[in-house]
Amino acid sequence: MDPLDAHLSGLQAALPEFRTLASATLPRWGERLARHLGTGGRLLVAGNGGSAAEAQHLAAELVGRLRDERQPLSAIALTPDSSAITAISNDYGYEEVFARQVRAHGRPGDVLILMSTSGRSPNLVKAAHAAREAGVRTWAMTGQQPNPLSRACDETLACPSPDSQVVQELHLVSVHLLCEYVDLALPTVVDALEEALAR
Ligand SMILES: O=C(CO)[C@@H](O)[C@H](O)[C@H](O)[C@H](O)COP(=O)(O)O
Repeated sequence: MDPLDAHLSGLQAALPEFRTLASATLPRWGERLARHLGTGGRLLVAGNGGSAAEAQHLAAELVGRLRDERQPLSAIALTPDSSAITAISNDYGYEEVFARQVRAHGRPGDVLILMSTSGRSPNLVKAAHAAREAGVRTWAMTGQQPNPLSRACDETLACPSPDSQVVQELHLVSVHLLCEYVDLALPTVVDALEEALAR
């Protein structure tokens, strides 16, 4: 089959189930994230390769903005600091590269999003364990379940495709939707906070 037809067929095949899973997950995550980030909390996010780019994309949308003007929100991608990444990998091994940053930056109640097509990257599984020890909530975006990352995290959005490229594309859709749901819930959070402070 032509690559265009094959790729779009794979994407199309995954969409109905993705819609069901995403609608059960992303509005809830967006609302919780708005409550946490809107009251001074922090999001950490990580992934390898293409998912590292998506982790940075998510952080950029939150620190900057998705569409409409709003306050900057605290989101840190654990992937772009080459000095930290090379030092931690060199001194502790690549499997520790995100776990150590989670221990450094994560505070109880924070959220860590881990993005993986296979759900099998050991450095992400270790980051999930470090987060749990630090009281940080863990959400995974993966490909098909079952997978070890999903088992290590509090909640998972498992994108239903056997093709890792399709999974990455659905992760990017999820990143944008998550930001849309954050933006939707944020005004209510900010109003409630201002009301409480005025009392
Ligand atoms: O972007 C791609 C493939 O589309 C690759 O760079 C891919 O992200 C890398 O092989 C990653 O190491 C895969 O890790 P993961 O998604 O299985 O956790």
